[in-house]
Amino acid sequence: MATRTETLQAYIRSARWFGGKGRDFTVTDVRRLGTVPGRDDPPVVVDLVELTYADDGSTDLYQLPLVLATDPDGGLDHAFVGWWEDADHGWVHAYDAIHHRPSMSLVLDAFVNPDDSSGLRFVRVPGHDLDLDAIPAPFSGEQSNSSVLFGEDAVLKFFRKITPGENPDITTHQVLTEAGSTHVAALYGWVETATDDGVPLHLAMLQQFLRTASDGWEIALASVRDLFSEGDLHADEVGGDFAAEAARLGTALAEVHEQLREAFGVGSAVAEVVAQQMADRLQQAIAVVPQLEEHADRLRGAYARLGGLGDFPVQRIHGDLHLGQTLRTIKGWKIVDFEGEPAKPLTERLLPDSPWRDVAGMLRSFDYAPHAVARSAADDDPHVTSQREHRADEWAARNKEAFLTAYAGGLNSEEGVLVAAYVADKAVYECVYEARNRPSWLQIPLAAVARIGTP
Ligand SMILES: Nc1ncnc2c1ncn2[C@@H]1O[C@H](COP(=O)(O)OP(=O)(O)O)[C@@H](O)[C@H]1O
Ligand SMILES: O=P(O)(O)O[C@H]1O[C@H](CO)[C@@H](O[C@H]2O[C@H](CO)[C@@H](O)[C@H](O)[C@H]2O)[C@H](O)[C@H]1O
Repeated sequence: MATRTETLQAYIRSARWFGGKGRDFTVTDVRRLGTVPGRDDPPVVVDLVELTYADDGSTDLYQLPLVLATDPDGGLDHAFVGWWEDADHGWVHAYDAIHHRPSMSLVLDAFVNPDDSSGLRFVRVPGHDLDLDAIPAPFSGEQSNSSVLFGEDAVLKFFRKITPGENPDITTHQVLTEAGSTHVAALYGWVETATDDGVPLHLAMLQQFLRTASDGWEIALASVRDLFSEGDLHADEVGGDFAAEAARLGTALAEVHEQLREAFGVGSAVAEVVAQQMADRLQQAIAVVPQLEEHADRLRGAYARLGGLGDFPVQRIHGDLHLGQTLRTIKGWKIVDFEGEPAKPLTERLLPDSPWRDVAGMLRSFDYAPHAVARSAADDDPHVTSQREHRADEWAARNKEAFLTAYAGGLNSEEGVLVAAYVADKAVYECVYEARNRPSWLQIPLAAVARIGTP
């Protein structure tokens, strides 16, 4: 029979939220963080699993909310984690609690009836009456974390990979909620505990469910499809033109950045240091995507121009902004997921950064959307393909322009240099991301890299 360690290894390796895909690891520690208060049978526990990677000996921590049942539950087969002897509860059938409605209702209830002796601290932000009767349902999207919807009232996101210290998704939402931002889902609360040294471990975030939301990426794709179906028309002539939405997104981002500046303050970065970091990142990226080598000089040129700027302002930002992090509701655009780039260590994600990084993320997304549709709609007729590529560029240019104008008006020369460097840095990041996660999409950021610095 497999041990608990072997069972957990196999489970985590196949979980879609596991970020270390393809890397060999062993489970080197399992620690009980606490038990959700309010019910003992079956208990809902939160375990923290430490993984140690074989390649470099580094470790990661992953959170497992588990319901420990005495008997097997056939209705939960899809969420079965394993069968083992638990130190506190004896022989148990462990299931991922995210998929167990009564367990998720218990978690919601704990926000209203907290009990800190459970080892878990349920913190509630005043101003919203939670609907405790709402039916919980796991969110079905492809995610790096695990979210549960409570009817149309709230969303609870369990962070899977846990890094000791403040989670910017929670703290940024907290500040924007307190500032009355209309561009984020309001924060309703969070779950936390602490390490033995008193460092916080942020485990989950409860926030407003955005009822009427449509994903910005999907809306953009629909607009591009509309354009492609009208071969003779330009982007501004078809019904699905996205430019007015792109402009609203620019305005929304400017307002969010302004509120973040007011709440977290503004610092300053030394351009030379940032330029060197980008150059280092390029060097590491070339090791993963050797095709970047032929564009390296032009990329370095963009970083060198940035390096010549002296100091520039930095602040709390989103950090990984793209169309898939935006939601269109009847009350305007909302921005979600302020966790920053998933691959970066938390300490780096918390550092103030240039708002132009977020702008660059959106500009890259306006390039991705039409080229993603173009590649999925490749045609045998080379004229059709080249016509679509032309239209794709036109769509990207039109929406970038609308977004940028609404965000900043015209760009001065320093801003132009900043945007160009951050766009280059993001495209390099994307090449690595695609090579690791969606190799068939690698051509999209590579083509963008090939255009950088060319007249
Ligand atoms: N408050 C919300 N209301 C409705 N849908 C949301 C909300 N927050 C996120 N979503 C949807 O869930 C998806 C995943 O959320 P996200 O915060 O990006 O999770 P992850 O950190 O797992 O990537 C988003 O792309 C969005 O479509
Ligand atoms: O949403 P995440 O925080 O997990 O971000 C990662 O995955 C994104 C893909 O889902 C990736 O975004 C890239 O692809 C998008 C289209 O799927 C495109 O709109 C973005 O512009 C492009 O960067 C993101 O980079 C990565 O961090």
